[in-house]
Amino acid sequence: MAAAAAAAEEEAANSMFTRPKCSTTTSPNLYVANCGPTVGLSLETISSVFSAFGLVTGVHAADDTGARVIVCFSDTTAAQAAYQALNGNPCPQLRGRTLRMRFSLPKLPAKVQDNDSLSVFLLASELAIPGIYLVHDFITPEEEEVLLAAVDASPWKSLAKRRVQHYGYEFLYETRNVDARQFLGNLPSFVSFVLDKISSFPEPANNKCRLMDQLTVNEYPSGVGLSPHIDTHSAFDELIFSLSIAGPCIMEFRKYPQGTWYPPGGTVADMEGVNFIRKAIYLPPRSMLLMSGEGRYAWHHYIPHHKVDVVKGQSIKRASRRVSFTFRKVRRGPCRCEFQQCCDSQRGSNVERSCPPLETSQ
Ligand SMILES: O=C(O)CCC(=O)C(=O)O
Ligand SMILES: [Fe+2]
Repeated sequence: MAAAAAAAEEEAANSMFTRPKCSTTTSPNLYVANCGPTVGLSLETISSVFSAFGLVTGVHAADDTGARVIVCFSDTTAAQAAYQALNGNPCPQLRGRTLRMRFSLPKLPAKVQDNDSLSVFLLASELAIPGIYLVHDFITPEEEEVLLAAVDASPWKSLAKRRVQHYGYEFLYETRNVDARQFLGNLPSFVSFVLDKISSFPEPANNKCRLMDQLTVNEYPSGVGLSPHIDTHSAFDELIFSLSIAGPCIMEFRKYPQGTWYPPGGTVADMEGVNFIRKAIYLPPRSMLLMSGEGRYAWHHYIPHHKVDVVKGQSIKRASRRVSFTFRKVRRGPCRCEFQQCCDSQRGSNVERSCPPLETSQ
């Protein structure tokens, strides 16, 4: 399994830049966190503020959160000056935000991934990951239309590459968690019939709590995916339901060997050479995926950034958009799962340690 090639592909899909191996390396490019369109700072504004230090040749989204950018200067001296002046200090010209910065290097061209080596299954029983279930035709085409009309009548929040809506509790991309004290209100009535169906979902054991109180709606344009991640254990209870509508995609699951852990502040590039098990499943519109147990706690899930997915030898074009409804239950108290290697509650809550790489964030 070509772990390095896969890692290169997902990084390339999100950013053309990567963290230097050595923390003292400087470069003309700065990775700037806490800065970007989702925190009210346009790329033009950022460019003009950084221009005070030298010629800015480009400002790019660093990932799909919209809150981290790469500022490229024509030379290293200008980048160093900007770093000295702005790193860690509130910046009045940028709405007083405190920027977190480091130098960033252009990535080598990504290797072409051998997609053929990855079988995409149609059924969860073929995927055979404990705790992963898929129900086809969970809702009817008419119900799908109702859900689409409802979310299209509600305000979207734009991230760098996709749009989102949050209900119940806002999902905070910076910390990959929620503020459990900030209840936004009950889930909207247009999802009541989905919640009813969830309560009679065939698997897993019926005694697990299914009272979902957080909903994230994601809208992915064709070709846009989602970086590999495990939903933060301390943020959400075990069961995660994700309903696909409007268009299909494939979802890949990855399991790293026992003992693998993201190094503090590490990136996917740091993980190159670490082999992982890789399996994928096709998610057709109107299907409901349940992630529970090992599949929820110990496997990363990932939507490749493809315009076409190859499923059982057949090319399936992504639709102009896929919309997903992810239902979760906010966790009260620490996670006590048996997958400690992946559990931020049990390994410490340092975001840099417990999360996938900053530049390929969820
Ligand atoms: O779009 C999906 O089906 C998955 C979304 C997801 O993994 C998440 O919001 O954490
Ligand atoms: Fe997720």
